Amino acid sequence: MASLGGVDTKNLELPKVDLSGLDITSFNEKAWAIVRLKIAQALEIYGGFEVIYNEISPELRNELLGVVVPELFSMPAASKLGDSEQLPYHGIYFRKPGFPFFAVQLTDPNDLSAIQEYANNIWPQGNDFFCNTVLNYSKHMQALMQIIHRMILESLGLEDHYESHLKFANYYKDVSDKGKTIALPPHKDPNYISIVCQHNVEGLEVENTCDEWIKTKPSTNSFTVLVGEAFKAWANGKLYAPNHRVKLKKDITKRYVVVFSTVPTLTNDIIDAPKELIDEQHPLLFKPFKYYDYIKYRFTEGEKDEDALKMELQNTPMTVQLGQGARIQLANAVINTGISGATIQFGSVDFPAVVARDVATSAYGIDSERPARGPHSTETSARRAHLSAPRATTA
Ligand SMILES: O=C(O)CCC(=O)C(=O)O
Ligand SMILES: [Fe+2]
Repeated sequence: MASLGGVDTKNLELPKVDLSGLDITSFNEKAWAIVRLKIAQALEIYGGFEVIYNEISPELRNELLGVVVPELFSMPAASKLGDSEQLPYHGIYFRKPGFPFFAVQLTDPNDLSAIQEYANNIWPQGNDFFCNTVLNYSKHMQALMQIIHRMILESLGLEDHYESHLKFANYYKDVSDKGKTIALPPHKDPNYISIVCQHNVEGLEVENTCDEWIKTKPSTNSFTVLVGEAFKAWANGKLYAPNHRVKLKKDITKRYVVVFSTVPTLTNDIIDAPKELIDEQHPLLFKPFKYYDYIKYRFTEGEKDEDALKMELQNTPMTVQLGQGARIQLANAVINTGISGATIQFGSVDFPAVVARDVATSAYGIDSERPARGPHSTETSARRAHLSAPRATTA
């Protein structure tokens, strides 16, 4: 099944999980355990799944994505709002280089007064239909999200960690660039979980662990659930955060999407894996980091990085056995040895190192003793590592 470089796959589908009839109080029921297992299996290979959730009616979906959101984007005031510079992904409105879409974000979609305040910026006379539709949709999404979060935590054996600092966000996207087939380049979401609601126009594709691109085929009662990088880091790598992209047919000129996501609260945003998930076999993979620092990093230099989260790679001890004249390329480091010395290059920074002249296999220990720094710090490119060069030995 494995393939190189990401293969378009016509027949594969994301696993479907039906949550109708379940709510957050059903966790003792047999049906709950069956669904939980399905979700765990789906996450392992796809990092996501298609969820069927009948609580959100096709009518409500149409009111939101067929009426309210297009109207929102048609309002000149909408594009004048917000400041994405302040906190990326948090501006009310943002446009992002390389990502050809407009987005409007509502960070308190479950709070009527916050929605009203937001609406008043766009419609000074108010807009009850907008407010009620957004609130109605968000309340259902929140209920769905809570079930999904709880099930995932249970699968990790961590139901006690049911997050109290989760925050919900909604954002609406307008992909209107004519003729662009890749409407959204491959990326991983930064947050815990995203639930993507497409409407009439499909296009979202998800890359599974075998590098196959799966086209999503949502119906009027289903949504695409995706694990994001924050959840993956928090789960010490036990969850897979999939790459995904949006590809549109040539003649598509309008596509609206709403993404409901869970993110850490602004005041409690440290992503720190729980100790239950760390042991000798599973050492800590990511140093604790501040989510919003990571977000800022992603919006700046980190987006150039294929996998921004790897910048947070923990100090997993690494030993490299080198012979003379060896050149080993690691994910982030290149080690070149010569007869009398070596350079070890991390990003754009070079470290000189001494090479054991007569030892065919000398060991380079790479470890990091300094405290974690924010992923956006300039030191990141030097990978916060102390390189202990081997002592020269005598012949
Ligand atoms: O437009 C979509 O279907 C997906 C949106 C998405 O992946 C994102 O906004 O991060
Ligand atoms: Fe995404």
